[in-house]
Amino acid sequence: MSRISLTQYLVEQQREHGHIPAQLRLLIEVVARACKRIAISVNKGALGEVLGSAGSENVQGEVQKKLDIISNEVLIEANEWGGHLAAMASEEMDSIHVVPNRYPQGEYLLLFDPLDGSSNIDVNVSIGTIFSVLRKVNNQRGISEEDFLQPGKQQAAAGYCVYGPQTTLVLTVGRGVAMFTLDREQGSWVLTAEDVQIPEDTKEFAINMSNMRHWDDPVKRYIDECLAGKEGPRGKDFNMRWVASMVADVHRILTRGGIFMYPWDKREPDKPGKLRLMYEANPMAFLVEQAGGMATNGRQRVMDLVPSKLHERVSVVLGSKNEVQRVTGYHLEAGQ
Ligand SMILES: O=P(O)(O)OC[C@H]1O[C@](O)(COP(=O)(O)O)[C@@H](O)[C@@H]1O
Ligand SMILES: [Mg+2]
Ligand SMILES: [Mg+2]
Repeated sequence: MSRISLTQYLVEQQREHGHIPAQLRLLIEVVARACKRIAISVNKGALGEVLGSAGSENVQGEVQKKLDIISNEVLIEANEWGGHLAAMASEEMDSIHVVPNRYPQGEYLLLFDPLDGSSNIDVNVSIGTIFSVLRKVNNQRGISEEDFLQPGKQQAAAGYCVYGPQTTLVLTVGRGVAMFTLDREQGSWVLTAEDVQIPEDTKEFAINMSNMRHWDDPVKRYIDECLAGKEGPRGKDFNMRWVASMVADVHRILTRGGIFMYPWDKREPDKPGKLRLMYEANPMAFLVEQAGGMATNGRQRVMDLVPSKLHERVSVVLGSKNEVQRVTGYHLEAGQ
């Protein structure tokens, strides 16, 4: 079997199909290289200085793990001098990082959750890196945070790398979804799945059930109906999975279908949700839609939302189309 590398795949997307410009191809290659370096740190575990807390907090008041900071640095350092970017934004940084003048400037903006699933680092469960690429729209002035506040439908590319039993990079440039598995001996990303499709129906849901008492009625109704199984209105038994790393939960859904929800809840009513629109929801929504699935905040398509701030939070319902439609319908019926 002939093996297609990430580079070959991207060159084909650029030269033969004209789907992406050279600058975007090179940018994605730099991100993929950074993910390889992060994978090496992840794999060191207790043998390296990578486990445990860093003793600091990010802008969202979350305690940072050492690996959150290491991954953030790896991504900044790798991308800074690549010449494809104007600026970067990260879950772990208060404000945007403009590419310094001493480096060549590019026309793209890169956003990332450098390490997703931080609570799973020390317990050796799958974690990942999520990224999103936007174009710099305004070229008349210097770069500012405002340039990043674009709806997800304007993403030029998005993807994630999951550091699990296998290290897998999942990518979309707006022409379907492709998966690449890291061949550690060769040090290369090998194309292992193309035209990924999420089944429209599913019998598997992912939600943090411990928050049940705080949910809104439409979410409660949907989960209650799933739990009622064969004897209930759905007439079938459902299974539940919750890894607590969005990358791993979404990876399962891209692989075998399912629905993932992190809804608004009553604990902090002013907070739209736990997950971040720009670093988590948008890139995952782009991938899921490209694989034939659907992603909403319970009412609207995630990728239509216009962010008003960089670290904006959002409620997320994504995965198999018919289930996401059902949950969204329940919200709309309830007038919420
Ligand atoms: O702790 P909970 O409620 O299970 O939340 C898990 C969710 O939080 C996240 O870990 C947030 O990501 P970070 O680790 O990047 O903060 C998601 O990946 C995951 O879906
Ligand atoms: Mg995250
Ligand atoms: Mg994170």
